[in-house]
Amino acid sequence: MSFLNPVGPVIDLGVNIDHVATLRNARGTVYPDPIRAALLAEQAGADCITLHLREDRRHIKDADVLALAPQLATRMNLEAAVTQEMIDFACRVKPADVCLVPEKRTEVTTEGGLDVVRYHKEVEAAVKQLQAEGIRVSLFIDADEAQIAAAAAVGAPVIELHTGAYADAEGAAQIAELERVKAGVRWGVQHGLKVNAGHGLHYTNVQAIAAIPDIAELNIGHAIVAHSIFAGWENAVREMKAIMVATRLGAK
Ligand SMILES: CC(=O)[C@@H](O)[C@H](O)COP(=O)(O)O
Ligand SMILES: NCC(=O)COP(=O)(O)O
Repeated sequence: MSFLNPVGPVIDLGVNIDHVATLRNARGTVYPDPIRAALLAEQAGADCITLHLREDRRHIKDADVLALAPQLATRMNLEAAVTQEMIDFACRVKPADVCLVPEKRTEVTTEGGLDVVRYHKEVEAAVKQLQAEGIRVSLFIDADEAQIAAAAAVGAPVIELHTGAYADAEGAAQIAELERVKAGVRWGVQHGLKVNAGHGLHYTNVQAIAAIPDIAELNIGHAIVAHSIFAGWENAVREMKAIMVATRLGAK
């Protein structure tokens, strides 16, 4: 729940502004401005602003993060890879939240969750360094019992379940992926974690995820940016938030 949205907490929406920057960078212009998009998104109901500083800087740039940090009325959720460069940068910016994500340089988009089981030591060190600066750490992971247990073991208080497989699937396969997400939420809650979710969610697949009562926040970007071309930016944010809240209240 944010200062601008005192009616919560029902379910929070983190608006991801990465692809506003993608469009800007496509022509090397200064527009559309991701900072303006973030501030307008807050006015339209976003509970936080999510942005992913990729190692290849394909969309968000360091200057975007630095410019946005002091202007937000809600909070920043900075997504970053587990590299020393990214962790040091995040510690300088001190966003409210840092979400640690896996990154492959050649991927079109984030393909899977962070492997916390395999990279236990590295993730634990990153969590410690960020937490020493007062930053809340979230781990972007698959809805897998071992990964969720590892997230709790490294001391992260928050997980974000990767909903990409759910979003990409259809029919029976999608129902199976939804069940996987639901199980992940249960395991997260059992470990005392705040459970968020995101990736690939859009206006007609978000409902089943928003209806899961223990999910605290959904991070959504690409679909909102895409819909804003037809609906306008603030309307696109408002519509998504309204769907999420109506679904959650209806599911209660
Ligand atoms: C981690 C995540 O799901 C988002 O940050 C997403 O990765 C952003 O879009 P791209 O994957 O296209 O950079
Ligand atoms: N962490 C997921 C996110 O921020 C948004 O992903 P998408 O909606 O752009 O796929």
